[in-house]
Amino acid sequence: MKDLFYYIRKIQRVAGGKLYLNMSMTLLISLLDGIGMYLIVPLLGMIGLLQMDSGSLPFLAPLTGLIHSWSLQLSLPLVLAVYVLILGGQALLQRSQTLLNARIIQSFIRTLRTETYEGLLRAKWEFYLRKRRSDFNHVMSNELGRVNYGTTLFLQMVTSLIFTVLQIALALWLSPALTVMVLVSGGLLALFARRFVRRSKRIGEETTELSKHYFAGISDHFGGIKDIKSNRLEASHIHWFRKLTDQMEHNFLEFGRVNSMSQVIYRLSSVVLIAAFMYVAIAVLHTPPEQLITVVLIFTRLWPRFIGIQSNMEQLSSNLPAFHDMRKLQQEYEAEQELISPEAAGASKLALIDGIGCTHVSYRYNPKEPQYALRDINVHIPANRMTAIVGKSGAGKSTLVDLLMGLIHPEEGEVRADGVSLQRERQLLALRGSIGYVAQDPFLFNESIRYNLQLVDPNAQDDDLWQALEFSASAEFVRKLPQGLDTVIGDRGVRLSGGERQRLVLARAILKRPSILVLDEATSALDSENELLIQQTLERLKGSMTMIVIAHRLSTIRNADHVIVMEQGEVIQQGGYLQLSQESKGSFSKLLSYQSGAQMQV
Ligand SMILES: Nc1ncnc2c1ncn2[C@@H]1O[C@H](COP(=O)(O)OP(=O)(O)OP(=O)(O)O)[C@@H](O)[C@H]1O
Repeated sequence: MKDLFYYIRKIQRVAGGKLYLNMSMTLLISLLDGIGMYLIVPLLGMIGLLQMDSGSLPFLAPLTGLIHSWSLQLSLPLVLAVYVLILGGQALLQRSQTLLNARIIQSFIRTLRTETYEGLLRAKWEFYLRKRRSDFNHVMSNELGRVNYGTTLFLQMVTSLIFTVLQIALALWLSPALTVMVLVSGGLLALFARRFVRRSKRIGEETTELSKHYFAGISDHFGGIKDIKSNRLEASHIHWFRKLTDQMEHNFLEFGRVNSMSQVIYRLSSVVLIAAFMYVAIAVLHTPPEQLITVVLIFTRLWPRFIGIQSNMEQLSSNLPAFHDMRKLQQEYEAEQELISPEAAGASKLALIDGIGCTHVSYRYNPKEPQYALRDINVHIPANRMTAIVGKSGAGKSTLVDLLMGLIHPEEGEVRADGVSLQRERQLLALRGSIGYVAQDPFLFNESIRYNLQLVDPNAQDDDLWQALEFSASAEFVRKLPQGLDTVIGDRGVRLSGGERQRLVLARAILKRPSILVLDEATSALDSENELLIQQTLERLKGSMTMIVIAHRLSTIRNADHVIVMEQGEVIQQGGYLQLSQESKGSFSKLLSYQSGAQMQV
């Protein structure tokens, strides 16, 4: 419940006075509804359906007296006009209230959406290492909708409760004995119906789990669709999907069963109650008919509200787990925000002068487990030189680069850029702003090539774009595309080959004019001819920026000034390319000979 109140306070902050205006409007609408209904009694009296002496009805006594003194030709249209005025006004008010309500809800959901998105984007990289990406999709779409719905339900319930209290007060005034009788029955029924509320909450928890699986599953399956198709795994995935959707259907129907059961109990008891109520009113209390009709009218309006409140409570309970899930995610990313101080936010780019250094750096992905991804690393990446990091798969190359970029922070030791620790937020931001990064699986948006390049420099002109494309050996293939720079490249760039994607991302990195260029396996998808072109590009860039290159293919780093060789999380060799290749017993020369041997066999 405390998660629910957190979001109620939030909607209060977002909507301000509008929220109370909205609730007052709802109350007024309900009140007008009540008055309209109350007017039916003198109407019935007028047409002779009731032999009325309205003296027993509050407010109506003087009114009916007045009406009786007029002729029917005058009083009937008058009362009907008042009736139309009240209910017509109510309808107009209802429309304004619906619009205001939609505005409040929409601004609430927009605030929630933006806050969550921004909070997620500003969370540290380490947060992403621990979380499933599909959980973000799930919270941002499914759970956000449930939170929105739940909040609206809660507000409806509050208004409904206020109105119910008002009607109860009116009914108490008209007939205390009958009202108490109905209230006691309603109270007993609500006590009995608590089990339905609890059951709804349990079903809601299941709904959350199932929809989480659903989101995770579909994002995994469509992400790995090529694997599924090539290995003919469709049948097993379809089986998994059918089973899950079957459980989801069952879960949904289960909620329907609980909800409809409580509704039917309320409805049946209302019938029994009305019968008992009529009996007591007529046979025991001898209630006057006009009073009886008003009270019956009020209760036939009131009882559905009891049913509505009960149903709202069940629906709200089934949505409570979404509130919990959303709040939990928010608390997690709030605790792991980075780059927050305004002073750091204004940090300018870093023109690296000396270089980036690690001293006695150790790192574990999970500090609770004994395995270190990096252990006691001491390296220096000299500024404006090309440094290559090599080693077998799993040696710790990417982890080291993530540390050098300040994406993760060492458990022990320190990383410094130009002698200033990356623990200092301003330095970290400045460094991050100066990096051009090209990953092994480069990320491209399903937009035009121009859009993808201009992401790093929105003011870049066509000439700048072509220059960057030339530099990355991509100009030729872009020129051949049907719309050149305006060609839309497909989801994550799937309409391009792996090598073309890598070269485009390299062009984007160069366009940023970074002082540090990081290539993490960025040439893995290139053929020898294109690899040579990239090699030449890197050669041209040498001296103008600091380059850190991870490469399995050692031919890519032939021109490196400095080579770091890693094995099982440790640096086992470092020095110049030539120097290391000549140390015949060293690991680097072994790596070289493996690769040249493999190439000769090919
Ligand atoms: N997100 C992660 N969570 C837990 N362990 C991880 C994670 N990423 C990497 N590791 C572990 O850290 C170690 C170093 O991994 P890293 O990716 O840095 O190696 P690498 O040399 O870059 O490998 P490759 O050449 O295959 O990319 C490996 O044992 C790996 O299993």
